[in-house]
Amino acid sequence: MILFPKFFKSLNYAFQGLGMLLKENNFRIHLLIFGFGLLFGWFFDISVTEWLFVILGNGLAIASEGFNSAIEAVVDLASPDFHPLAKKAKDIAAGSVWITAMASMICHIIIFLPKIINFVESLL
Ligand SMILES: Nc1ncnc2c1ncn2[C@@H]1O[C@H](COP(=O)(O)OP(=O)(O)OP(=O)(O)O)[C@@H](O)[C@H]1O
Repeated sequence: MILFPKFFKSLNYAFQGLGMLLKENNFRIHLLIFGFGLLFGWFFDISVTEWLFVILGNGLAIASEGFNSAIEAVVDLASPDFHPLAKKAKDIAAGSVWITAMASMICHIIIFLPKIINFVESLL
């Protein structure tokens, strides 16, 4: 049986989580980068495939930042004092965010760099 009230309750909690993430500095930076991706995509009139990479690349980086924040909260709860495993969990989570951010950045470079070069050359 599908319970729609339960689904909407979960959705409400998810939006509460998004509200918490919006207060975080790193999350805001990812959103800003996404904003630039959308702006550049519109300006250079990129193809559907290129839009998919811009949206998926940023979505992956933004979502991994969220997972990172969730892991940090759980680690702080479980281990408020210094512990090598707490350090390991936080550092690996942060490192994983960097992997997604770098992958997204490479996608953006592949898509936008040739277009930026063409645009600059057209101005000269
Ligand atoms: N309980 C702990 N035990 C061991 N090392 C920790 C612990 N808490 C934090 N650290 C170390 O300090 C680093 C920074 O932790 P912190 O919780 O300040 O996260 P942050 O990356 O600054 O994120 P934010 O500013 O969003 O909280 C971690 O990556 C980890 O190396």
